[in-house]
Amino acid sequence: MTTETFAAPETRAFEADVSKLLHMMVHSVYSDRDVFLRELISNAADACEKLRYEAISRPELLGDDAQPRITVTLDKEAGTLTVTDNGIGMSAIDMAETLGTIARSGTKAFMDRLAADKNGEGQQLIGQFGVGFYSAFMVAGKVEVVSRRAGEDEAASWASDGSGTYTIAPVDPAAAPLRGTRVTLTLLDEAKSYAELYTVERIVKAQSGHVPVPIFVEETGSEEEARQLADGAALWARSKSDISEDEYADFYRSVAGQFDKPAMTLHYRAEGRHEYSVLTFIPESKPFDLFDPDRNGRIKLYVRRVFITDEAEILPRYLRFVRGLVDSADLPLNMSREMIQESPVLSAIQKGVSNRILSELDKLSESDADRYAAIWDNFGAVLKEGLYEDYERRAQLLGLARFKTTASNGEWRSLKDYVAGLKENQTAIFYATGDDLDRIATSPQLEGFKARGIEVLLLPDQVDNFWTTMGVDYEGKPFKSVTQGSSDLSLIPLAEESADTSNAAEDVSGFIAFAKEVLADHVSDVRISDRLTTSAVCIVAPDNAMDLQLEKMLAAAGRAPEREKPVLEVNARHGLIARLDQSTASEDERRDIAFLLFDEARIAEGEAPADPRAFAQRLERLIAKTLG
Ligand SMILES: Nc1ncnc2c1ncn2[C@@H]1O[C@H](COP(=O)(O)OP(=O)(O)OP(=O)(O)O)[C@@H](O)[C@H]1O
Repeated sequence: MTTETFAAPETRAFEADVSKLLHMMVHSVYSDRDVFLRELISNAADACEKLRYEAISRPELLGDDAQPRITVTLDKEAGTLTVTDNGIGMSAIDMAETLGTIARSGTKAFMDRLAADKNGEGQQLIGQFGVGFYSAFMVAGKVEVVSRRAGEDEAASWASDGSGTYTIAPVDPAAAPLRGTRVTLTLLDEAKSYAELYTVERIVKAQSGHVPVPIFVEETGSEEEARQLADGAALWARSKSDISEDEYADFYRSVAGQFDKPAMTLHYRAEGRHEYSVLTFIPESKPFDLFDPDRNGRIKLYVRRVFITDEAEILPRYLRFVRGLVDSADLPLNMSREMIQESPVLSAIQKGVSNRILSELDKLSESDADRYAAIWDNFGAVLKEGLYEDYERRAQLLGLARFKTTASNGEWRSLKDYVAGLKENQTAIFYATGDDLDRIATSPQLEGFKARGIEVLLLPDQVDNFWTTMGVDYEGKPFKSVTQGSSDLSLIPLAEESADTSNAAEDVSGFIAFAKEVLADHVSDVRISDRLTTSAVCIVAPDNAMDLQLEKMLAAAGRAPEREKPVLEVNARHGLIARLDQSTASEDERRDIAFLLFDEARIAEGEAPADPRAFAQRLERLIAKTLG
């Protein structure tokens, strides 16, 4: 970096990531390039809101121009579209820091998705990653930004044709806005329609009608006065009955930066000890960075219509997919953001809004199961994080939870449904975890449960490995993994008695004793299983040990100490095992068979054989013997 004063024009190269992004923007063909205008207007509105906030402690910043305002100016002859705001503005250094870099993490992921974009979801992604400003290059060959920061005399410009470099220069203050920013796009030939009044009117009304700053449009050279397209009134302050579904949807899009519709809208005013308005939305589709560790909630906090921050963490992390805002009537405006975070008023708001969202979800699950199921499809895995993070609301969250089960035919089932179908003598809620629903559904450990008609929850999300181990119960019934400990199924009769099991244990006791001896280094026990009906063997975790899936996950993350030796369970009714005891196989052959059965159980569990080379040799010996 040569200087930081920008006393003379200075040309710099974009950061590599910006260049890549710009290249993609310019060369991708978007069906809907209109989004650029929404992005520029949203930046202008943010700048006005930032000023409003700073002016609380420094009212002189407003001068005699206190009304925030965004103006879109069209010049058909020059082929330009200009967005001007009287917000906070940028200094030359601000410009160098923000317009030439990409600040947000996750941008790389964004670009990979954009590069691979086959379904036109690119438009939905823009705006989720702070790439908003650069979308101007989808319609402009040149972008010029002239700005003056509130309270400063100097003004500066930033200009680029989007092809690798940008130039920052001082500008004559007389040629700059008195305060705020003017962004001028020189439209590409094929984008000249964006200088047409009716096009811009249509787009602004559709996309930005509920931005909290008034928006005007004017034509250069026209006699007519600037026309107001949006009044900047706070939608959330209006009465619910006056707001149409479309208005809510437009507002949602502008507050959430998404292109879908809300799947659930919650708008209410809390009165009593604390007064605040809430307008929140649950999106219809799942943002792709939902599981990004940096991703936080994005509920905006206003105090009497003044935007304060979107980092107040109003909702717990497991509600981070909810978008919208809270406007408090009680918080003092002149409190710093840090102090707001500590304020008991904010804690009351946090509690109130979180409880209300969960109770609304509960109501929706009763009144419209399909719509609720769609929300659970998208966000269930996130909501389940609350089962271990939020002890106080655990019971409520368990009520909201939905599961695929061995009895649900791919549909969602609630725990209430599950408990209603408990078998006689069934004392636990059984579950199986894993990373793939289909594989869990076919795991051998489920066979005995299926044969007894016992429903098992199939849990494919990572988070399931955690909440299930926290001593959670539902209506007094503990959760129990089908791959852990003894299964205690013998008290529950088989749905269809398929084999005589009266003296099965005796039939295989010889093999069990033998396998215990030869597999002593690998297993903690070998025993007869009541989990299995068709498979010969399976492995399970010993009683009181960590569940197999959780252990596997922690081991993969390098966080587990030594893994516990599993228990090998054998199916006494499986013809093969019974025959083993009577066979004339040699000691060495029986040894091979014991190891092969153990490895078979591991493979069914999605693991590699204990010793892959030895496994291959044993298998070859067996094949050679069979072939003679
Ligand atoms: N009209 C403006 N007035 C003041 N600052 C602006 C203006 N337009 C852009 N900026 C600055 O440039 C930054 C980058 O803008 P950009 O649209 O790329 O991302 P963003 O607004 O931070 O993120 P997002 O698009 O997700 O809201 C903004 O954060 C802001 O600091």
